[in-house]
Amino acid sequence: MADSTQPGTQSFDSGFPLYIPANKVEEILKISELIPVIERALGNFSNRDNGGIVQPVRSVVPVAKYQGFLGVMPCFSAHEHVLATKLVAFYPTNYDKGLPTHMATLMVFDPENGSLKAIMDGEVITNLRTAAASAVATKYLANPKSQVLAIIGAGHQARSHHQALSTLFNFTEVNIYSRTLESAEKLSQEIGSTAKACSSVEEAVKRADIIVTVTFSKVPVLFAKWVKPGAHVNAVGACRPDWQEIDPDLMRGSVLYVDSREGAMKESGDVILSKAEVYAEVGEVVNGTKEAFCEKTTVFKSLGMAVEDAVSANLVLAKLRTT
Ligand SMILES: NC(=O)C1=CN([C@@H]2O[C@H](COP(=O)(O)OP(=O)(O)OC[C@H]3O[C@@H](n4cnc5c(N)ncnc54)[C@H](O)[C@@H]3O)[C@@H](O)[C@H]2O)C=CC1
Ligand SMILES: O=C([O-])C1=[NH+]CCC1
Repeated sequence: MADSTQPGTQSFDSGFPLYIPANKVEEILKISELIPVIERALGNFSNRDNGGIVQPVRSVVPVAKYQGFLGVMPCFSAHEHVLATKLVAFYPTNYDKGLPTHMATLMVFDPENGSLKAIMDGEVITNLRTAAASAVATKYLANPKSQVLAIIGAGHQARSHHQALSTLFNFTEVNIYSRTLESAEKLSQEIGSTAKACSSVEEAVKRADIIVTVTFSKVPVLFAKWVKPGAHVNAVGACRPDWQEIDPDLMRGSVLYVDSREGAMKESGDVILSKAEVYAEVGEVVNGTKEAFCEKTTVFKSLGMAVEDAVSANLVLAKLRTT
């Protein structure tokens, strides 16, 4: 039974919106439960009019004076009966100031009358649902016998991606490269004996079956010449039309999957600047309407979608109701 004296656990009938802080979201949201929910959401999204999802491409306000951005991400999912919006501020330069680079809040409304039901932390959800989306892509697009994982970047997404992908694969080797050897070593120690901090991207990726790029770089960090044929890449950073994380030759030379075609054409420098052709949305692969070329080199360009946040928030509320 929920304890109404604790923040994040007020009664659903109190008339006030629930407030659910990060520690509560973290306690409730389990990656293994989230992955199938995100898989369903990606499929529904790619069903377009039949999928019951209304989701405009994210609006982003650049705060050029402070090198930051504010993203607004609303979504209604008829199948999940959820109406929500995420507000996410991302300030890449905060990393070097020791401040969080992403600050996010979710508001969940009653779809029947528009009243505000809950306000919850969006940072944990952003970390987990992004990794869950990559896990869905990787499940379909990577060699099922994958054993070697490379992670480029050593922040929040690096950690959540290792957590999510480890639910699907038994990695014998996890190679980490980051801008500082210190941050790669810290993550490597957290992961344990299978992990190794590498001193170059090439060293980290050359044996990798699965590669995750989760940096704030604005220029390519992962080059085609280092990538093993048949590897799968989750390209998760570079969410602005003039930012890149992946070498254009790798973008053009791989089978390219995205979360949303509209989002990729508006926001992804990796897609726009390379002029690589998008083969499919991952949701189309989930729906069985497009092929999963797991024997070829594949790239999943992820930008993040509001529906992923909405269904994650819905899962948090559903689990809160039953505890
Ligand atoms: N596709 C999606 O749905 C989402 C994508 N992201 C993106 O994922 C990336 C990582 O996010 P977090 O792990 O939350 O950030 P974080 O701040 O926790 O970690 C950032 C990492 O990038 C590295 N880095 C920073 N500047 C760099 C540069 N110029 N070159 C190379 N590495 C650099 C840092 O050393 C750190 O390892 C960001 O680009 C972020 O915008 C984040 C949330 C959702
Ligand atoms: O989907 C998301 O929340 C974000 N994508 C890039 C920065 C934040």
